[in-house]
Amino acid sequence: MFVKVCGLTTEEQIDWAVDLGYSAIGVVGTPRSKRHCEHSRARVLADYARGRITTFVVALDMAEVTDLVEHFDVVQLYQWVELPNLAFCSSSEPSPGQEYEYFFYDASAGSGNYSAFPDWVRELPGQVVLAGGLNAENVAGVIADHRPFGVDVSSSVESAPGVKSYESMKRFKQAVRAAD
Ligand SMILES: O=C(O)c1ccccc1NCC(=O)[C@H](O)[C@H](O)COP(=O)(O)O
Repeated sequence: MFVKVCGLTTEEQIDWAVDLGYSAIGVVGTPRSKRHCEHSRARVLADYARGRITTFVVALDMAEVTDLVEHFDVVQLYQWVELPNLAFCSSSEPSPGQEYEYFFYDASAGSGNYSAFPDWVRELPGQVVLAGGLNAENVAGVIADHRPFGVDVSSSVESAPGVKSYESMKRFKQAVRAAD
């Protein structure tokens, strides 16, 4: 199963994600986030991770990360734009014609708040990833109920915004593996 860990801010955290077998990492480029990464630093992290793990740059809209798009594998936005490598995030059903590489059902945007996932996510085409308040305790139930392509986590695997915990990342990854 695809497993992304989001809001990384250091090379060490990238090494942890690779070692623990995560599929992808996210670097948050929007200045509206408490995990905001300066863009010069985001480019360094993208270079560091390239070829080892899939990289996502995360923002609320495209204008916030135009300068970063070419440095990352996937662009994760809470706005639909026509882009071949778009991860489209929403808590509403996408309209026909809104194409994406990934669809993230995400009502959280890094808040750590969990709310039940709607039934319609099971019917969506393509690579559907569930996000929002997932942790090592609830992720198995979510996977069993919705059988998504993947899951994404941030708040529950950190000790402070942008400060990831190796032990928590490990527990989350193990919980996903056990459920998959
Ligand atoms: O992480 C942020 O601060 C953030 C801010 C604005 C837009 C998106 C953001 N994060 C996106 C993610 O992919 C998170 O991993 C996802 O929302 C789940 O977060 P959490 O509920 O904290 O596990």
